Amino acid sequence: MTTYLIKGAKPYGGEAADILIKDGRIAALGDSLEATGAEVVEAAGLIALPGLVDLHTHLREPGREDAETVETGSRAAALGGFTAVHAMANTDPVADTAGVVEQVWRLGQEAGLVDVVPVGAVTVGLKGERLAELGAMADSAARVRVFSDDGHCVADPALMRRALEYVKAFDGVVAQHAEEPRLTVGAQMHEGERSAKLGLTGWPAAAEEAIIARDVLLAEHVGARLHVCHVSTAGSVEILRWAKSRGVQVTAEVTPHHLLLTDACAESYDPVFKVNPPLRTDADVEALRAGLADGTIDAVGTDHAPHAVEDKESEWAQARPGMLGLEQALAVVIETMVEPGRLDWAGVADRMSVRPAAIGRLDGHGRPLAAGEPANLVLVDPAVRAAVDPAALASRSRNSPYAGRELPGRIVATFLRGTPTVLDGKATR
Ligand SMILES: NC(=O)N[C@@H](CC(=O)O)C(=O)O
Ligand SMILES: [Zn+2]
Ligand SMILES: [Zn+2]
Repeated sequence: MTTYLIKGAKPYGGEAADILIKDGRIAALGDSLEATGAEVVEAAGLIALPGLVDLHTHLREPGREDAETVETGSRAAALGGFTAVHAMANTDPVADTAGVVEQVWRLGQEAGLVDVVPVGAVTVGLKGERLAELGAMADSAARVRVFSDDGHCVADPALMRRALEYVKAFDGVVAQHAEEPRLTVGAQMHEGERSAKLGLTGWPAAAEEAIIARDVLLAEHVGARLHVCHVSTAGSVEILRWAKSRGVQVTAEVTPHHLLLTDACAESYDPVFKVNPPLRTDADVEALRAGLADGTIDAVGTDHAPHAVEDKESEWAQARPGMLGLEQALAVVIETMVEPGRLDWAGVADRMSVRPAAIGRLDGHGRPLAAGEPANLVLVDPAVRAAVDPAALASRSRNSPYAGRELPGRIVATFLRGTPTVLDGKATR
């Protein structure tokens, strides 16, 4: 294995230091390190952070390899500074058996760009009728700890309760896509003044908040871990704050797009802005930023949702919901949280690496930048601003909501257990 000497990077944005990477680990971190034979990475001005961890990625394999594969999504992740991603279960076939999660896990290891951690479905076929083989997925080579029917809500409260009880046995967590389906029939965008004006069926905030309120009560009652996917409303943040103050074991994530964009984007009728849950109001965006800053929201989860051109470039009502996120996630967090002074770099490391790794119970990720730790890390240049060019993305899909938008932060290098997956801003494989 090549030894790397990173010169003059700023760990967590602090004092510049050298980082020596050897045999997959951080061998030393300090001033003026030297190592004969090491490959030198000049990193003056760059911020060093632990490798990012995503709790919410759609890789589309098996089933929609035309939109994304484990390999192309892994490359997008590495280029975004990630060293681990949780692959959502809404594939075809659904990841609801040990066989499918082991296949996804193995494909991730073969691609070798990030650790692909499969999420297991909560119910068979995501149908919300009976529990999938949660224990077999947990015991499989994929060691599944996060279970989600994402794309669908586990709407039946009795089934949700049983899932929460079941995953306690192996320290798992149920990640809920909080959407009361009876309140979102035909929904196209956030329900409010703009949906009325545009004549599009609304997706009310209450459809999300009602499920979160119900689920935190269930999690409290059975003493289990609940995670809330893509929180999008101010009311949801309030409910989470209340639940945490009661000691409920609940965690939550916010997507980069919900931190930056609003329902005003729908006025273009460009389906690239159609997503579940929908883009909300300025007041919601503000509450989400505040919730992420004070830790009520634990993590940023990308909800990277690649879609093929024919599923996205159609009329708004026909288009699939979802947008890309992996390659611009850190950029959006810098723009919305770091530059306005709401989160420092240690805070970014906490919300994008430490806490998501802890929620997923991942070994070797979300670890501090310190001697002896696994060398999972990212180097980012916060000074570079560039316009996003969808054609230049590594994802197989092109549905980026940031096309043409200037964003800060260039990912210069990513290391996975001491091996660079990105160097000079380019994927190494
Ligand atoms: N976010 C989305 O709009 N779409 C996701 C599903 C989901 O996250 O609910 C997808 O799989 O495309
Ligand atoms: Zn979802
Ligand atoms: Zn999703």
